[in-house]
Amino acid sequence: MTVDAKPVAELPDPRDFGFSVVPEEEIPAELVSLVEEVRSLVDAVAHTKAGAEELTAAREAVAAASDRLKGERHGVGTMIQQSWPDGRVEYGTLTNIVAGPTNAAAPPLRMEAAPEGGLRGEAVLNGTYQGPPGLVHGGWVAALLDQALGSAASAAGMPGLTANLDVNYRNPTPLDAPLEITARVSGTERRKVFVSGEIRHDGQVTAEGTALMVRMNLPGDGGA
Ligand SMILES: CCCCCCCCCC(=O)SCCNC(=O)CCNC(=O)[C@H](O)C(C)(C)COP(=O)(O)OP(=O)(O)OC[C@H]1O[C@@H](n2cnc3c(N)ncnc32)[C@H](O)[C@@H]1OP(=O)(O)O
Repeated sequence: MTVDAKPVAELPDPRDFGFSVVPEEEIPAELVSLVEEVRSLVDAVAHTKAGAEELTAAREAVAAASDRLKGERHGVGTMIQQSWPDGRVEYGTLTNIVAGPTNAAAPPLRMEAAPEGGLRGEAVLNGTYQGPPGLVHGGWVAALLDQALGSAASAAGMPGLTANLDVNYRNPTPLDAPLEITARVSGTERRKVFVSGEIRHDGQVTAEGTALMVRMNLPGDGGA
């Protein structure tokens, strides 16, 4: 395989492309705490057996909370800038459905440099990610892999979009259990970045994914 994709020396700053960027350290601790509480709320609502009176009271409380938050908003497309201990700077969308730190619907998944190369992350998906009884929905298994594979390309200096994603479901992926997600770049060809990754539970592979990421066209790279 030709290895001629050009990693960018420095990831492009989304501000240069007109995006708003929020450095992660500027997200208020109170918002992080609120997001955690809402995750817990979504799970509680999904599984409750409460009666009509409790449900009505809860709905009113949630509606009141929602009203309190209807002020100024971050626009769609707002990016988050995350800095890693190894000095790597990463950009993602603030409300990314898999990894967005302010998205209560995200597990969330965070990927860090793995000692063996590539990236590694952990996530626990609760019962609101259920497909078959007790198991993570296959679409969410694919979403975890897509995010991890995209992050691996980005961390290698080649941020891009998924052109193709293949998932093999080897074993059931359990809910409410620690999952390990690993991903790495396996090859490059022009702007094509080939990535592979796995989800494991208790050391056993539950799903494997491979993807083709097409590196974004950057100013000055001639589109190669
Ligand atoms: C820190 C940040 C972490 C971010 C993680 C994010 C993870 C989430 C990732 C996603 O979910 S991305 C969202 C889902 N993907 C999309 O919405 C992409 C939709 N598709 C597109 O926008 C375009 O088709 C795409 C950008 C993928 C490619 O368009 P381009 O015009 O830039 O590329 P072009 O068509 O010139 O193709 C470049 C090369 O890729 C090849 N290619 C493109 N699409 C392909 C495909 N589908 N299958 C196979 N090969 C493909 C194409 O043949 C060519 O190969 P060669 O170099 O050999 O000529």
